[in-house]
Amino acid sequence: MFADVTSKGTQLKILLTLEGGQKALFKPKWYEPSDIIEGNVYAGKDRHNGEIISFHLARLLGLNRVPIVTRRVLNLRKEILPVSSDLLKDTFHVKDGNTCFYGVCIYCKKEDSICGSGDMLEGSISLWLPENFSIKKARHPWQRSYSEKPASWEINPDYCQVVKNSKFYQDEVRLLDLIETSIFDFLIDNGDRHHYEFFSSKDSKVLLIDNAKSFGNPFLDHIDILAPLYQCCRIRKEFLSVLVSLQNGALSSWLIKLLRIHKLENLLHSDHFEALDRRLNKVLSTVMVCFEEFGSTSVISD
Ligand SMILES: Nc1ncnc2c1ncn2[C@@H]1O[C@H](COP(=O)(O)OP(=O)(O)OP(=O)(O)O)[C@@H](O)[C@H]1O
Ligand SMILES: [Mn+2]
Repeated sequence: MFADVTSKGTQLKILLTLEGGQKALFKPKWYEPSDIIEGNVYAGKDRHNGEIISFHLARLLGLNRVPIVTRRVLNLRKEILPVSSDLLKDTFHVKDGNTCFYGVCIYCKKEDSICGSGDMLEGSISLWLPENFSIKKARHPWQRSYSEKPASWEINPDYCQVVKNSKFYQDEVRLLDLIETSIFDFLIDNGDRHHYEFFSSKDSKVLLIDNAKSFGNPFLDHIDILAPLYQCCRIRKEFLSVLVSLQNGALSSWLIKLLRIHKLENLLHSDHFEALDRRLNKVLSTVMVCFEEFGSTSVISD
């Protein structure tokens, strides 16, 4: 095994190369499931539990486009340090008897070290997609401005038309993918999908990579994450029927069943399970508003 930093992304992560050459991405646990993240929609550090739960939620919704993720507890001193690159190794230190490191990344600094409990550190681990799959990255058209200045989609109610007019979105398939993505992101409360990935092949779906800025505050719903849905008023028929079948509490109860199989149900606080059901209702209400305005046949994509 080999452990290294990665220049991809801005958050602290470890890129592992396992025996046999398979890569995997480790994101450390910064929070307890009961922690509530205050601030703007992209505030705080990564939520390793959000990364894991999102994988299973996506499966439940039939959006099988998240690289496989699970929970792992690593022994930093015995498993990681001996196989670390110099860059990563140089950031290791001991604080109050716990093994800590801060890695190399935009937001990586010693004051922001992550520490194990002793040597043991929990995190999420994602299976790295095969290197021979060429992955492309695109700017999300509903990207946030990350500043005081509002983004175009925030001030232009006809923004969907602007997107549709651009060459890249002439074919509605990609746009329908982004609308599904926005519903997924609204459910998990991820307001940080600034870019998205897809395979270079022409018919590739939008991939759902990086779901860690999720499940921040279970008592808040950021309705603007749904802008692609309410500005375009289009949704795939099959996806809508999945959503309808999961209303009235079915979403959380099936998700809990699914998580139990993997002994992961304690990774998410009950307030977040309730938030999922509440947000699903809001998604369906939004679709209803679209129906009233445009008629169901114009809204539903067959
Ligand atoms: N499982 C994976 N397989 C292949 N590539 C991946 C995988 N996970 C992440 N990547 C690549 O690494 C990049 C960084 O990962 P990720 O977005 O999770 O990190 P991040 O630090 O949270 O990034 P950001 O700061 O941009 O949100 C992704 O944009 C993607 O290109
Ligand atoms: Mn991220």
